[in-house]
Amino acid sequence: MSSVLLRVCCGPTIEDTNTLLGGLASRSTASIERTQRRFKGISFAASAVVANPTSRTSEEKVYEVVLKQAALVKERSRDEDEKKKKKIALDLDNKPIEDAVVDDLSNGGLLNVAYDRCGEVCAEYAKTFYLGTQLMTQERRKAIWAIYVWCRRTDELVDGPNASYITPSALDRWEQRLTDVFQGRPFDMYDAALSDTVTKYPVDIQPFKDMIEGMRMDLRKSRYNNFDELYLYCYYVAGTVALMSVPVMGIAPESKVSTESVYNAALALGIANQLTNILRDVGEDARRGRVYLPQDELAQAGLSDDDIFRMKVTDKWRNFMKGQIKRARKFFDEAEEGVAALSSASRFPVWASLLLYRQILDAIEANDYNNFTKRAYVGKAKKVFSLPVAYGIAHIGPHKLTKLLL
Ligand SMILES: CC(C)=CCC/C(C)=C/CC/C(C)=C/CC/C(C)=C/COP(=O)(O)OP(=O)(O)O
Repeated sequence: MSSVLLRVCCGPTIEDTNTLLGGLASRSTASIERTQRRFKGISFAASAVVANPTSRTSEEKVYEVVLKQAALVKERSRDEDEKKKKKIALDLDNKPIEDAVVDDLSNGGLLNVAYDRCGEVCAEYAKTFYLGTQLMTQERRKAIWAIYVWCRRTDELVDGPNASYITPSALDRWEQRLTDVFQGRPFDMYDAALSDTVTKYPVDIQPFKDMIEGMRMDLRKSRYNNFDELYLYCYYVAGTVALMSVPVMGIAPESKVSTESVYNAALALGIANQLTNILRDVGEDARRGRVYLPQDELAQAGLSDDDIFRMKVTDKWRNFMKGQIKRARKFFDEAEEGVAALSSASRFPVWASLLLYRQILDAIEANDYNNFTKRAYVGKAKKVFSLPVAYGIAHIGPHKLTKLLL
């Protein structure tokens, strides 16, 4: 996973776009309220959790990480305000630069090399993602590269050429190294860039640890009993990326929605992307003996692992897939509510990546739900066409764009 933190090539056909924009326009305050109700429900559930810890769903547990990350952002922005005030006071005092600041400056050259290396990795492994980062400010771009490289390396541990040698204790060592990075003791250049990033932006260590947990899960598990288990996996391997990225992308100062709801929307995009990825790759995963689908829902649809390994598209399969696609789309809908709250430079690449991934679901439908032997992909023309759409939505908003176009 995660070769795309952000992508900028995607795009619907004209008909698709109309449906898409229609969908966007019809989302109203009612749906925002629905989301808010959901948050309230979750916080209520979270307090109930204390009394009975075993009754918590994965969604509730993950939401605690969202709250923690949001609290960290708020705390940091308060600290920043304080620092700004102090800096202004210092400037007015015209005091000499402190030693620590001089040290920072002399290390800057090396740090730049570290960030450049991260950029090279991105350019090499994720060209479109790299292109998307070009739209951000230099500081943010560098930080996103450093996070990307760490995610890529983590993923490579279980998915790369040496994956068969990876043991849980190797993942433990990787986690120890992560702690060192967050404590300012980087092991190599890529770590140094991340270490610098996490001091500059309010990024919590928990999503990083959780991504490693996702890799552990992948080592020991190849079946998911229900959606709750699958949700947790999706959070570990993709929702975490969203929680790591938003502190760097930044929330628009003029945004009126709560920090928690932006993080929740980001989380929804990570989940939606991963669910889509899973639905696209059913055949490929089955060939590796893996089924990332809720077993109870398969059984309810009258299906079993054997049907998947047989790789035949039947009506039962089509019906099952319709339900799975519907659920993934709901997560995309939820994510869309939060994009407008991101800082202006981050909106365009996020919209573009969202449109791209969302359209993979349309492609699965267009393939008559044959995700066993046909790979669903978004064609070049659609990708190119989607850029101005994403740009339009990012800059004038989905509602105004719909009015303009229809
Ligand atoms: C919506 C708001 C408020 C913020 C956006 C926050 C972000 C950036 C969310 C995106 C998180 C993300 C990119 C998760 C990874 C998703 C994923 C399934 C990646 C798949 O990567 P690969 O497996 O390499 O994909 P391909 O196989 O398609 O290349």
